[in-house]
Amino acid sequence: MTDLGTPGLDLPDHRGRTRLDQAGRDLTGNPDVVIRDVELLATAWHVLRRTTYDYRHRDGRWTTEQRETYDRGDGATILLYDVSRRTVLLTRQFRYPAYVNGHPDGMLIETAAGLLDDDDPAGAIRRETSEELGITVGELEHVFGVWMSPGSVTERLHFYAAPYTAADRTGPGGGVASEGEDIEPVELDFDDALTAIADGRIADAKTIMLLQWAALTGPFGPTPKTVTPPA
Ligand SMILES: Nc1nc2c(ncn2[C@@H]2O[C@H](COP(=O)(O)OP(=O)(O)O[C@H]3O[C@H](CO)[C@@H](O)[C@H](O)[C@@H]3O)[C@@H](O)[C@H]2O)c(=O)[nH]1
Ligand SMILES: [Mg+2]
Repeated sequence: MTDLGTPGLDLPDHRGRTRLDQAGRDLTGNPDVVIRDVELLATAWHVLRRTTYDYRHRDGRWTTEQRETYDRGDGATILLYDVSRRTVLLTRQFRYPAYVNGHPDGMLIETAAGLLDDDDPAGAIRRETSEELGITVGELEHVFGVWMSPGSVTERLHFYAAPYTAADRTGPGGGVASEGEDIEPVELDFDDALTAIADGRIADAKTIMLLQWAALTGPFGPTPKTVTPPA
């Protein structure tokens, strides 16, 4: 805060954002929730807020609650699969939050994923698939939209799946070097990927969800949907 104002509120923060304390103040969808106040606790790479609201319990009693929310926007992720070769194309990259919380080296195997930024979910996942895996995807299948950590993180993650072949490779992948990304494309046999869930080599929620979807009702399931490659 300065004499001239507060970055993220009435002054642009270092990412040009203002009015970050307005999110949620206009919520009216739930008659048992009345938003009272929104405080901006941190505006760094992403945004941390504390919201005070009145909440009517199931027995009719009203209490005042506070919840902190971490807002990094929404994201999208994709499982790329090749039914004929029975493979999936994943990423491997360093994830500091996992490293600091018990993962032995922080190198996580994941489906390609990224934040939407200013794109719609389908546009964002096409961009991320190209940046991270060097693959230009054709037809996309929307699988589900999920809140991954709804007690504290606002993010909704949009899940997609699409077939890939060697002919879809249009770039090197690897991520955006100027953003510090260093992403290794990893092709796994599908059955090995399922084994990797069981033995802990794959320990990322979105990746496990998409692999299990693929085994249950997706392309490797008992009645796989036929996906026609684009002409
Ligand atoms: N300097 C800096 N850079 C950051 C920070 N946080 C993220 N970045 C940069 O922003 C990039 C974001 O890359 P994306 O590909 O857009 O997102 P992601 O990290 O892969 O996130 C995806 O996966 C997450 C984990 O599963 C998901 O939570 C998220 O929804 C998204 O799908 C990172 O690679 C990194 O370069 C930060 O605190 N500081
Ligand atoms: Mg990413």
